[in-house]
Amino acid sequence: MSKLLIQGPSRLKGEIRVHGAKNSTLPLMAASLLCDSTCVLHNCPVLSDVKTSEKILQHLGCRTGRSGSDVLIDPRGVEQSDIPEHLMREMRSSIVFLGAILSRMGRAELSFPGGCELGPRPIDLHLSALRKMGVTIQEDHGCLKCSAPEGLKGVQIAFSFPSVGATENVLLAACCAGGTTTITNAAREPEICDLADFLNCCGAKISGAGDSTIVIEGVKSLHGCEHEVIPDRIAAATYLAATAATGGSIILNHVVPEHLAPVLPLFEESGCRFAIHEKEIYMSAPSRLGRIKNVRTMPYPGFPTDAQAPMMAMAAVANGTSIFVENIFESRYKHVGELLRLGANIKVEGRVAVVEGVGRLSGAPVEAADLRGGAALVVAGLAAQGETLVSGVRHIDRGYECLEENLCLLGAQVKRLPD
Ligand SMILES: CC(=O)N[C@H]1[C@@H](OP(=O)(O)OP(=O)(O)OC[C@H]2O[C@@H](n3ccc(=O)[nH]c3=O)[C@H](O)[C@@H]2O)O[C@H](CO)[C@@H](O)[C@@H]1O
Ligand SMILES: C=C(OP(=O)(O)O)C(=O)O
Repeated sequence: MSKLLIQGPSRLKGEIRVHGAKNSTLPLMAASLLCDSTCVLHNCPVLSDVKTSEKILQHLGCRTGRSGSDVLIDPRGVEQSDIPEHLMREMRSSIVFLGAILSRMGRAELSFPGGCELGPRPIDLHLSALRKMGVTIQEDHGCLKCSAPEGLKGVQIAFSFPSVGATENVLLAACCAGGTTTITNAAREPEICDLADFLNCCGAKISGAGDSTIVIEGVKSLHGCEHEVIPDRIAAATYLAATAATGGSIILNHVVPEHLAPVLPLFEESGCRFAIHEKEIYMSAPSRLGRIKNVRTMPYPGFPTDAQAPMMAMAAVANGTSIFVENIFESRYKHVGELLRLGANIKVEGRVAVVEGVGRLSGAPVEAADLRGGAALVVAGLAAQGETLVSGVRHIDRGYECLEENLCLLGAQVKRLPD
């Protein structure tokens, strides 16, 4: 297992291009299964999860190819309807293939998905919505045998929580279903809009994506298209947090500033200054950050849970007390114990973390237990005095393309140590 060796502290300074969004690319790859001709996705990041999605598509019978950041998917040869368990376990997004496979094949066989361990991550909302659409699902020791012998039918779906993955699964299942599907309390994340934009470009009839009510009129078939994946707002927020924690300045290229609207005010609150021009954000941080009073994770357009851990690493070196409340996942504070090893002062009680900023962190060996928690350890290591050795890097590699190269471009001293 490779490790990241960080020699801190650094003051990050420079310019980077933000890669395409992992959480858009994966459902878009699943969506290509619905098409009867080739799809080209531009701006796909090189990440282990994207590789896993390619393996799933190939297993199902697609031809896939990559050239730079373009991924080409030819779904014409699809003849399988199952996903092997080891691929299901690799990532959470493997579950959004369910809606797409059912739509294409009328049946699907897979198991419960993996992904970051953030407390219980049930898929009850996905399954009950699909059952309502006419799918018979047999659950047996974590295996799911699904079939829709009469085809999928458009229905009214009211989610009790705006689940991102369940909204994506219903979008995928509903595009070519018989009749109209209406989702209320749908997730509103930018990645949902990206998926709907792609599907509409392929001939689907989806309206309302980005609002709580989405209406999908079933169509007979979809054709392939070319589509550019939106920039990764969580990677962008992570680079901003690393820059702020080190008192640096950064230009982020190729971002959608609007997607970062829930996080930018917190950087401003801590004393960072911004200049925003079209797809570019310039931020400069003070040499000592001020505290962020409250960070409450919420569904979009609230503060994203995926940015909570990197932001906490930044708050750990701010002047004053910051309070975090994690409302989306039950157990998303696994980074806290590791931040304590670096000298942070953080107390957790249930869903609340109280972060007393300290003047300086100091380097230590730490272990990433999940993707964003791992990114938080990198942020903290950049601000810490001395050597920080981060293990569990495979979690981080699920979500950040060329992380150490980008950080080195910004002036950090980060090295990947091979196995
Ligand atoms: C690959 C991907 O896009 N992952 C993102 C997606 O995950 P994911 O799609 O898994 O997140 P959801 O929005 O579905 O989950 C949010 C909450 O709803 C609960 N829930 C969800 C589904 C369900 O059937 N039953 C249920 O109870 C979950 O346990 C969790 O507490 O959105 C999360 C919330 O923004 C992000 O942190 C993840 O990075
Ligand atoms: C939690 C995440 O990913 P996943 O849902 O794939 O575990 C994430 O991207 O932060």
